[in-house]
Amino acid sequence: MPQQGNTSGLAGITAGETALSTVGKEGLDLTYRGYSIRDLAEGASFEEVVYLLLYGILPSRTELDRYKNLLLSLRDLPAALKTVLEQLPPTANPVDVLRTGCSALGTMEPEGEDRDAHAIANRLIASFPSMLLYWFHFHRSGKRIETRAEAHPTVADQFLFLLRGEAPSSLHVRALDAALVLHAEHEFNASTFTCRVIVSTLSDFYSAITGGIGALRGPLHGGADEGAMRLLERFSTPEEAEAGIRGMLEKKEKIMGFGHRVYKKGDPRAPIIKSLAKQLAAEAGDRTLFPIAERIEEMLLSEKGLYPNLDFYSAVAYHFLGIPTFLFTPLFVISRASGWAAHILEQRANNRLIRPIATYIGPAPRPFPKLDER
Ligand SMILES: CC(=O)SCCNC(=O)CCNC(=O)[C@H](O)C(C)(C)COP(=O)(O)OP(=O)(O)OC[C@H]1O[C@@H](n2cnc3c(N)ncnc32)[C@H](O)[C@@H]1OP(=O)(O)O
Ligand SMILES: O=C([O-])CC(=O)C(=O)O
Repeated sequence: MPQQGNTSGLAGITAGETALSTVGKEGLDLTYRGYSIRDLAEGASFEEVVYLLLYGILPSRTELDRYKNLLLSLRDLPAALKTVLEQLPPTANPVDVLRTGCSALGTMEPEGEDRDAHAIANRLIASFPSMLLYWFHFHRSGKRIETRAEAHPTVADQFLFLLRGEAPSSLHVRALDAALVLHAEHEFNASTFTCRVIVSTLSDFYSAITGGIGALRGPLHGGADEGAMRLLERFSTPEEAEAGIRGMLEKKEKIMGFGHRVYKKGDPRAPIIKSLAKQLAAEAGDRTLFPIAERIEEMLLSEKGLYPNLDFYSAVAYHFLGIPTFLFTPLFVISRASGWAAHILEQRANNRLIRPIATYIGPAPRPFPKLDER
């Protein structure tokens, strides 16, 4: 099919096939393996979604229980990895901590005949929260936390428990669980495409995920949730926000958490995360942050025709879950690791080296001057 329009940044270019999700396909909205994101966010746990992505089917109750137990058994970190985490600076960006943790684990538990891609995917999904919060507490208080948290069987529950050191409410676990579902998979976004490019060279699983983390970190992609929070915190009333955003738009500054490469009429995940954020704000008795966020949303739509993407109200939801802003993007890593893993498996199942070509815009051929002649 001919591809039209401005294709810089590969916009609108079909770069391969996937059976994992539909993003912005007319009449299809966002689905993971055919299931609507609304149904999954409402009715499925993150673990069910990970199973769906990695194994291709929704688990039965018995399969799900077995899978949750498997993930639980993979939460502990090797001693050598704890040492690595302890050696990282307390000032490190926590996304870099996960990137380094992933790469380091790849040297300790490399991919090979006795450790296949599914095993590594499960290991990383189970141990990313452990790595992050082990590093966090060690550098905050010198405490070497136990990461297994047996009494907290899901990733959402374990994450909130390890962060706070006390059992989270069921509303909080459910909200984080749904947020993880919403962040799990999104077709050929920049970080997923990075993973696919890396494994297309027949490189290993850890290298692909490490690269994916690097791509997700940027503020135009997964890092936008932290940018959105820092923006929201600058204002104390909706009126102040309106004036501030107007000024930013006049200066042609980007508003983090708005716009999307594919969804030009709204991100289908945004209303779902917005409704969770609203519930959490109400529970916290908030009368400030949520109204500020809504005013910014109204303004961006009327002034620029821009809609919030997943990151904008994720920031609000995470804030009311008591998650520090610098842990927002690491949470995205924890969830998206499932989508990356599924794409790595899919790429490998029908691999061809990904290697596009460029339009050359450099100088015409010219004589080469020797060093002394320059
Ligand atoms: C989970 C995710 O990764 S979702 C994305 C998270 N990223 C963000 O929220 C960062 C802010 N948003 C953006 O930078 C962009 O909307 C992107 C990177 C997401 C998409 O970029 P593109 O598809 O290249 O959009 P593009 O740059 O063509 O935008 C079209 C116009 O809208 C403007 N625009 C797009 N997003 C924004 C924004 N957030 N704030 C202000 N203006 C914006 C652009 O400046 C451009 O204006 P112009 O035509 O006057 O130059
Ligand atoms: O698809 C994209 O370009 C970015 C995005 O929303 C995601 O990765 O969830």
